[in-house]
Amino acid sequence: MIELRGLTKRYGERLAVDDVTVTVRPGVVTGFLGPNGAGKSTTMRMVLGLDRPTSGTALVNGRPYAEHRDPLRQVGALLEARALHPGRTARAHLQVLAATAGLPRTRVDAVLELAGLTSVAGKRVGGFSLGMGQRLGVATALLGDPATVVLDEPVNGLDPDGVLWIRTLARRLAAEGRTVFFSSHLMAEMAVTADHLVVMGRGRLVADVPTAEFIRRAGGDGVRVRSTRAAELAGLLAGPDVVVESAETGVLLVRGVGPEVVGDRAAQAGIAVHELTPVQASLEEAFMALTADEREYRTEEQPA
Ligand SMILES: Nc1ncnc2c1ncn2[C@@H]1O[C@H](COP(=O)(O)OP(=O)(O)OP(=O)(O)O)[C@@H](O)[C@H]1O
Repeated sequence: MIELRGLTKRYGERLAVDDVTVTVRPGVVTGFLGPNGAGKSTTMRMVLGLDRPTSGTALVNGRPYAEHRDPLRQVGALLEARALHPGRTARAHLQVLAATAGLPRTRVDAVLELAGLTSVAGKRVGGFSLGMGQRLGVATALLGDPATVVLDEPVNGLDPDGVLWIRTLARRLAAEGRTVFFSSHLMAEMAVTADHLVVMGRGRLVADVPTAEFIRRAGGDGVRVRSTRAAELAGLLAGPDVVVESAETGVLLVRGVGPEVVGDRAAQAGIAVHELTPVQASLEEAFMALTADEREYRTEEQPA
C-alpha cells in the first residue's frame, strides 16, 4: 500500500507536487497518468525515499521508505534513470544486489526466469538492448519479492511481446495481492492494464478513479444511431440522464442509455434504424479532456 498525505515538493519557485493525498491499494493495478512535467517522477522518487518532501508524507506499507529495515522486500522499483555496471553480466548484477540486501541467491534465478532473461543471464549488460535492459530493471525490482511494486514507464523501449509481458506480469502481481503502481504515456496500454487510475496535472491530483469511471466522466460510452427519422427519435429518447448529439444529418450520438433501449424505442415508434453502434470513449480522449487546463497553463508558463 502507498499512502500519500498532503505530499508537496517545491523546487525553488516551482511546485512540482502540490498537496497530493491519495492511497494506492493492494490487489489492483493502479496506473499513474499525467502530461509531461505533471510531477509523476517526483512523486515516485519521494515514495522511494530518493527525494525529501517539502511537506506532507509518503508512506509505503505503513512507513516512510527510509524507515524500513528491509526496503527491497517492501518495495521494488523501476525508475527511468538506471545506473548499471556495463561490464557486469545480468546474473552478476542481480547477485551483487541480492548479497548486499541479504536476499537468498535463489531469488536471482527466479527473477531471471520471470523476466525471460535466463538465456542471456551470462551476457554483459553493456551490450543489452533497451528492451533487455528494461526487463533486467523489472527483474531487479522484483528481486526482494516486494509487497509493493513501483514502475516508472515500464513499457518504454519494449517490443509488442515485451508490452504484453509487462501487462500480464502487472496483473499477476496484483492478483497475488501486491500493490502495483505504474506510470505510462501509452493511454491504450493503461486502458487494458490498469484497474484504477491516479491522474496528475501541474503537480496536483486531477483524478483518483476506477479506469471505467474515468472514461465515463469524460463523456462516457455512447450509441451511434443512423435513421432517416433521427430528429423524431432524438425527441423520443430525451430524458434527464440522456444526452443526444447530432454529429451529422441523420446520425445521433446518444449517451446515457444503451443500444437496447435505443433500438426498442425506435421499434415501438415504427422508426427504421439503419445503424446502431456502441461507441466507447477512448482513454486518450478522457485524459486530454481532464488535463486540458493543466496543459494550457503549462504552455503559457513555459513558452517554447
Ligand atoms: N531536481 C529538480 N529541480 C528542479 N525542478 C525539478 C526537478 N525535478 C523535477 N523538476 C520540475 O518539477 C516538475 C515535475 O517534474 P516531474 O519529472 O516529476 O514530472 P513528470 O510528470 O514525471 O514528467 P515526465 O512525464 O516528463 O517525466 C517539472 O516542472 C520539472 O521541471
